[in-house]
Parts: sequence; C-alpha cells; structure tokens
Amino acid sequence: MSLLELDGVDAAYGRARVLHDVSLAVSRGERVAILGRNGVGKTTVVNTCLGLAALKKGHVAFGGKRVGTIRTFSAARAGLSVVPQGRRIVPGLTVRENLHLGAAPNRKGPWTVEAVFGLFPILRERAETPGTAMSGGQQQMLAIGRALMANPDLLILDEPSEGLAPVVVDELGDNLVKLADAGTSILLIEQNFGLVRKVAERYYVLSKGAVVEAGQLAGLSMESLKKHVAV
Ligand SMILES: Nc1ncnc2c1ncn2[C@@H]1O[C@H](COP(=O)(O)OP(=O)(O)OP(=O)(O)O)[C@@H](O)[C@H]1O
Repeated sequence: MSLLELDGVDAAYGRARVLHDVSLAVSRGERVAILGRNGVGKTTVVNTCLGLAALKKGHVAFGGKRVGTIRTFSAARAGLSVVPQGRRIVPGLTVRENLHLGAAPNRKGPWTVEAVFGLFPILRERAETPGTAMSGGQQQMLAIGRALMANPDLLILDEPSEGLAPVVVDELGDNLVKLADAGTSILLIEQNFGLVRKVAERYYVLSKGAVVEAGQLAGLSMESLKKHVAV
C-alpha cells in the first residue's frame, strides 16, 4: 500500500498553476527520488502535501487516507517529516534545542536526542553550541536529526546536498541508506545525481510541473539524465 500518494494533482500559488496532473507514490520502506532542474516544481510537490501551495485538482493521500493536504502543523504528528531546502536551523537555539523542536509527543519510535547523537556524533560534541554556528554539512545533519525526532514513517528531503562538499554528500548518502534500512521511507528531491544513485530505488522526473518520466533507477538513461539533471 502507498504511504504517500498524489493522484492527478494540479497545484498553484495564487493564480499561477505550477503542477499539472502530477501522480506519484511512495510505498512503505521505499526510497524514491524526484529529479528535475531548477524551478520545475519539485518543492511545490512538498508544499502541496503540506497545504502551502493550493491543491486545485486531484488528491493527496497519506497512510491510505485521502487527506486533501496534510497540514504543516499536523504533518509530524501524522508521520511525515520534512527536511526543508536551506535547512532552516532556528537561530539563537542550540543544537540540542533545535533537535527538541522536531519532537512529536504522540509518535513512538527509536528516535530520541541520544539516538540522533548516535547517528551523527558531531552533534553530541556541539550539543550546547548554536545550531547556526556549525558548518553546512553539520547543519544538514541537524536538520535531518530534527526531522527524525518525530519518528516519521516518511522523511522528505528537499535538495539536502545543496552547498555541501562532495565528501559530505557521500556521507549523507550513507546515512540516508542506513535510515531506510532501519524502516524509514524516503522521498529525496535532488539535482545531484550521485546522491540519488546512492539512495533511491525508483525515480520521477519533473519538467515544467509535470511528471515526464518515471521508473526504476537502474533503467534511467544517460540521455534523460543529461536532459533533466546535472551530471
Ligand atoms: N510562493 C510562491 N509563490 C509564487 N510562485 C512560486 C512560489 N514558490 C515557487 N513559485 C514558482 O513555482 C515554480 C516552481 O518552483 P519550485 O520551488 O517548486 O521549483 P523547484 O523545482 O523546487 O526548484 P528549485 O530547485 O529552484 O527549488 C517556479 O516557477 C517558482 O518561481
């Protein structure tokens, strides 16, 4: 059964329609990527799920229930955590405090501050320092740790490789695979094909707000890649 499903979705900001008839699904335990160049509507897929872009047609379902949209304020409680583009670490709060912000009291599971420190030991070392004082890669770990604190069924990551050095991206890929192996479904929005290849089993390509290609990652041609993402 699909954990997240978008069926025939059109979405808009005001009068500007950005998504056109988008259908996609992520099943329990799956690792799925959305690929596409800048401005094609990748973030808008997430924004539509969260009610931040207006759903004009079609429906969104989460956990088998049609929800219209999963509202931002209730997403974590429903089992959906988002690592937003740009990380959005809260200034003025320590690493530990940023982690606590992600907790959803009703969600039971393995993720606690200690468990996040186990996955990303650097966060333990920096626990009492301001989150924004860390490097880009460390802030990305913090953003992922904060999202995990809600013990999500599905983790959506929006361009997590942005601004990171290749070696850090590689490490990020290893950690995402570990998370998936531990049972968290992953929807990875990315332009960095190296990271996608490491993490995802299945992909969708978005172009001008529509799904123009989908399939198993192993079947993605070099020609499509060059056309739709940076390689
Ligand atoms: N809040 C908004 N109001 C109006 N238009 C928006 C808003 N956010 C995004 N758009 C427009 O919607 C289109 C899709 O943007 P979106 O951010 O979903 O693309 P993206 O594929 O995630 O690109 P990027 O990788 O640059 O973030 C773009 O033309 C963008 O200018």
